[in-house]
Amino acid sequence: MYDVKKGFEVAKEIFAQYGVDVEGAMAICDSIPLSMHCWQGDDVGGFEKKEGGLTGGIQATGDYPGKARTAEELRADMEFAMQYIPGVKKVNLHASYLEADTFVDRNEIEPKHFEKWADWAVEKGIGLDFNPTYFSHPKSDNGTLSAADEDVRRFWIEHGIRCRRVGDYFYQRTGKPCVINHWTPDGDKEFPIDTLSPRLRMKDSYDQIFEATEDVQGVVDGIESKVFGIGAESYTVGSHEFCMGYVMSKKRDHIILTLDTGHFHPTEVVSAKLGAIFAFSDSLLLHVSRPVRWDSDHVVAIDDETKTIMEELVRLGKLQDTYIATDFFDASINRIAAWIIGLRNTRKAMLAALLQPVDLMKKAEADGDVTARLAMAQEFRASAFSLVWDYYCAEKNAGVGLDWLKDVKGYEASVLATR
Ligand SMILES: C[C@H](O)[C@H](O)[C@@H](O)C(=O)CO
Ligand SMILES: [Mn+2]
Repeated sequence: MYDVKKGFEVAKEIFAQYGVDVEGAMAICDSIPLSMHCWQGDDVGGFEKKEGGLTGGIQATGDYPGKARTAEELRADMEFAMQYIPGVKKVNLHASYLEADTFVDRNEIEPKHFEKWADWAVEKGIGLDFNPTYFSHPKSDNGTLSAADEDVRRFWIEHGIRCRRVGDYFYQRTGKPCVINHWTPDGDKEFPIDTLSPRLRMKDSYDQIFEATEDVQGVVDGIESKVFGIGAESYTVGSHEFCMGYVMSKKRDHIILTLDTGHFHPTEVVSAKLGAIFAFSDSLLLHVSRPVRWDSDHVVAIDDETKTIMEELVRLGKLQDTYIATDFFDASINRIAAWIIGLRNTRKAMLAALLQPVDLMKKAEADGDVTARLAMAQEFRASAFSLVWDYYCAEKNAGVGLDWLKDVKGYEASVLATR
């Protein structure tokens, strides 16, 4: 192990030349909650007592051994991973991760089915986020909130209503706001003749969900768009235009847009959308993922787009107004390592962005010095941020560099291999 403190002192000197407050950047970075998605731990399986695989046009590929089979195992795995993820964390649950002795259908879920999750979160001092599960169900094959069949649509509206009540329960139990992400897979393999009616039905469904739960407190609702899903390539009811239109037309503080980095055309980037969204909205839910040619939900990388998103949020002064959640599911590698790599990368990109002299860059721009603007932006793409990152991880006891890897291998041999 190298002298982490010495490296940190050198980095501080480097950043001081540009007036960057390194300690301040670390403190901000540490305070921003990252919502850790539970579904990486079991390939989006969930714990409902029912048969049937993953549907909705998403896929977890790979069959790496050791996935969590019960909620207890999942909590243990998440706890293990969390040790190596510095900073404030929340846990993001799907409705399908309920705990009950018998099968509970989606239109019957209640807070009591999530009591053990809430007990655990309270014990750990973390907040809980939530997601209605509008997929992997026989009634989701021909649409959910946009279904033409009124009984089916009613079923899913009831699910949405019940999920907001679970969100209220999480808020009451943890004292921290619950961010609910509403994503529906509704779409068509071919081009429909009538592209409007399903959208009007979905709009009405969301209205009904929110109207029936006006009394709910401490819940923020993200509406997540998508460009396409597998098997629904030609038409998506909840497209970007639909979701953005819905959110903007509602003008309700708790209804915000969710931008998932995997949900756009391959040449479109979320980082380029942020400034425009914040011109009309005070807040946003971000799903950080890594699309490889499609919404493949690879583990978040410390790549250009992740870094650019964080830079943009810092430069806009909107980091604190953005709810940041991870969303990927890779079944081809150790699932705990997937969490650690993905969430560490998300946090690391955030720290790198916070360690930039934004005021100097803004001044160069305001002065019309576009040469200095480019020079500075490029210089800080590859700064000494990793020395600060190592120190931050050491301070938080989260493992420096690859320290965590041998521990994960140990957990794999002693725990995962027995499953
Ligand atoms: C499992 C999640 O609900 C899902 O990943 C959703 O957020 C999404 O992004 C679907 O593509
Ligand atoms: Mn998502």
